[in-house]
Amino acid sequence: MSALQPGDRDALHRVLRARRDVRTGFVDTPVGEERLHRVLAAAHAAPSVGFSQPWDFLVLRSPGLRDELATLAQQQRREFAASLPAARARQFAGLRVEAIREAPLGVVVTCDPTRGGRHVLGRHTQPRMAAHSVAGAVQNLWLAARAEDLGVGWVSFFDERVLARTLHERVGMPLHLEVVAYLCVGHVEGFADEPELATAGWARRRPLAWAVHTDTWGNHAMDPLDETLAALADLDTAEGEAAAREHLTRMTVPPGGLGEVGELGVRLSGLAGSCPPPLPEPAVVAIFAGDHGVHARGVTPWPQEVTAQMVANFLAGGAAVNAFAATVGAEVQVVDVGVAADLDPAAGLLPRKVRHGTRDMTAGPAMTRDEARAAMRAGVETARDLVTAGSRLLVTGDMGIANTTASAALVAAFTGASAEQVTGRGTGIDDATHARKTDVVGEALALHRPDPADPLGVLAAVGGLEHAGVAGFLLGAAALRTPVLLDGVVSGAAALVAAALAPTASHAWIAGHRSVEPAHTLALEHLGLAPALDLALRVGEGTGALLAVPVVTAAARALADVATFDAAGVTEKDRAEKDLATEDPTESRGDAP
Ligand SMILES: O=C(O)c1ccc[n+]([C@@H]2O[C@H](COP(=O)([O-])O)[C@@H](O)[C@H]2O)c1
Ligand SMILES: Cc1cc2nc[nH]c2cc1C
Repeated sequence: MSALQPGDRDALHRVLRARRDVRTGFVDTPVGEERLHRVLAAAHAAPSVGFSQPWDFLVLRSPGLRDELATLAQQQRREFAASLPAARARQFAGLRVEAIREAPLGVVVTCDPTRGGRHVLGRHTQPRMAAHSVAGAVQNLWLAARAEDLGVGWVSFFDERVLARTLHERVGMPLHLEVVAYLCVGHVEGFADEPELATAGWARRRPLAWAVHTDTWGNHAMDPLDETLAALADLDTAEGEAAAREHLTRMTVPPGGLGEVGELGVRLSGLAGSCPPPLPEPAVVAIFAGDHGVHARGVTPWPQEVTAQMVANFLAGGAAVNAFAATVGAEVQVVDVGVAADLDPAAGLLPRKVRHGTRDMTAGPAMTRDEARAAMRAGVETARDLVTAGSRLLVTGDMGIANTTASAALVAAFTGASAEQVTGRGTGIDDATHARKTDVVGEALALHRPDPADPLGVLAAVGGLEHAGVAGFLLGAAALRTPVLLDGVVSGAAALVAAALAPTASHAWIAGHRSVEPAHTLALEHLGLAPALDLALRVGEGTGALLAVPVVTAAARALADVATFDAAGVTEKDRAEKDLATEDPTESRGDAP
């Protein structure tokens, strides 16, 4: 009866792959009644909680009402645009989000939470199942529409209550209904091969393997950290670098005139594998936050609670990092990998806590190897999430009272420098505290004798959860060939760990600035990275790296925009010299006999 035919499976998968969310290219051709009926019948055949079929379909043809709804959507669009960081807002300005006027039909799909009475099987435990069932009906509609060559665009730029009230007033939609979807439906010029948002660079598709966990959470076909390290084994940058070096010689600047900015352009091109490289925007700063057991040793005058309090400040938009991010149009994200306090959920906070702060490194390892790996994985996954969400420049940040102590110990372990050489004044400490902090670093090094050939061991022994998070972030970004700007000493120390695990990853790293912490200078020297700025900052959070965002953007833009000598008709120095050498001296001399 309902047996499938040969070829059905392939046909179904073709339809699934060819389905698009369409917002452009609707045409006037009317949608035939029979065609529309088949599409709505497919929606009506969807599974539903307790077989309650909580949906209704309101088909809107009236251009007047659609015009009114389009105005509501435009208002929401303006509000969303105003909430975006500048670089994102520029990108958003070019995107279509609805085609309410252009599509000949609007189909409003509603959910009646009272459908089926009090005893709907399955809904008594999960009231949201009613709306979820309606979403299933929308998907059926979408696929059936694709099979009928009809485009569908699901518009969510509505305040649900305003939309429901407007539909109540205009067409009598009962007030107890929820609007699950407003769909623009109609014939279209064509269907794109890829989602419009992917083509526009707004977001990228995540590989399926990242989303599949087997038996235990996080058990993917390949561990994200191992997969990242494997991908980095053959990160080749030679081709893009060579193309950029060649292009630099043809640009209308004196040879070598762009100095370190030219070198940055070479790095970006190497990473991209082509010249010019893509513009590195939008940018996002990820502030990895964690606490430190070594705080108990009196290495800083600040109480440990300040870590959580500053995280709240970042999320409220009141910290230096927020001011600097706004200056360069970057987004701010906070990643809790190890704050001692439990943090409430908040927009912009990624809850990835591995443990509530590290242990005191002078009493034993700060973390287990598994904990260090878990925090690194959180960093890899943060990089993956931000890159697939459309960021093209990642920026490191950190927050953790006492983390300059752990940073100093890490830098000593990888560079061989002494406790005296690496220990700085952190947030600003007096001589007595500095002397104690130096002793503490020396004690930890003596206790663990960290072996730089065992980077994970070093990290677990004397590092912090935010160092591990940043290290994973640096590796994850590099594996996705996405540039990362490094902030201060915490990022420098984390980069030493990451470079020891995967030396090629440093192709993706740009030192944003040099902080006043002595260990930071040592780390940058060891990594062979020249800082873009040197402003005597010692805030952390990502502040120094953010200030370098325009330098990185300019490096990429120069390769794309600066005219070549040929194109601009500017005579090259070598050409001028050559011309001079070959010129007949008698010709140019007006006083020739
Ligand atoms: O970025 C730097 O180089 C830097 C230098 C000094 C201090 N910090 C910040 O200050 C905090 C750690 O300082 P301390 O003295 O408690 O170790 C931590 O939240 C860091 O982000 C950061
Ligand atoms: C106030 C304050 C702000 C910070 N930002 C990063 N680390 C910090 C440490 C303190 C103490």
